[in-house]
Amino acid sequence: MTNVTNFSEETAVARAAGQPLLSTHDITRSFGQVRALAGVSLEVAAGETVAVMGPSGSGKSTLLHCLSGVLTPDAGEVRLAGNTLSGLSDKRRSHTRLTEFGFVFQDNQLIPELPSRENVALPLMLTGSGRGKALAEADAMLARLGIADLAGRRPGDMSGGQAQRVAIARALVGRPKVVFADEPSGALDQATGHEVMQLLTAIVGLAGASLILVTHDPNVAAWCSRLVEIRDGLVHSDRRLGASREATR
Ligand SMILES: Nc1ncnc2c1ncn2[C@@H]1O[C@H](COP(=O)(O)OP(=O)(O)OP(=O)(O)O)[C@@H](O)[C@H]1O
Repeated sequence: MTNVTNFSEETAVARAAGQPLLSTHDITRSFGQVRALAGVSLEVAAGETVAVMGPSGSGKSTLLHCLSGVLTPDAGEVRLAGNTLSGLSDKRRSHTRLTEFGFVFQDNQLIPELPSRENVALPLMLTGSGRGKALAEADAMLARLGIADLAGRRPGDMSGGQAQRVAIARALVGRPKVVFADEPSGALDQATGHEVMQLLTAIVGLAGASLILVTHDPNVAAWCSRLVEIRDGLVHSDRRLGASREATR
């Protein structure tokens, strides 16, 4: 079975040095006249779970995209384990995204034509793993999440909750340092959403990864140990969540 408890060497070094794993320093980002981020500085430690909340249009997605290297800031810097992320070429940033990060979206974004095990294996194949090895690791991850029975099912033949569990397997299969989640339970009913959040936070915790999660729902944010509130492109508040459910998982 895949050992998801192993940290990469860099993460372990960052953790030992008390360095943030992922950080932004005074990042700004505009779209035309719209200033989506107006100077955000944030530090996320290895293994930390951070919920990002804020009104619609406040800059949450733009922040998530800058942190994950999907977008580059206009000014300021994003660093991963002490190294610049925002300063990398597009090619190297894409490679870093594939090898160091996992993504969970509201609408799972699985490839409809592929069965679950191939969807889960895809990130590994994209970074050079052979098909057989990638499929074996996908099977192990599906088993780890208790959904081995879904291995042969295509997204259209599963419930929304099942497909989201497969999407979580895909996000974790490459042993990412950071998992980014954008409203991961937003398309699910409350009970299924609860189960999906339980699974996501448990597997992220076992993997020793950090979680950065954008949500409008305080009940979803409560699964994290820290809440960052964004308003008008700035950090409005940043606090520990005392009643984190991490303690009960
Ligand atoms: N690609 C884009 N082109 C033009 N404007 C954009 C683009 N992306 C974001 N914006 C603008 O930047 C601002 C911040 O958007 P962002 O999507 O980051 O907010 P958000 O807090 O995630 O919103 P929501 O909760 O509605 O998803 C908004 O005014 C938005 O219209």
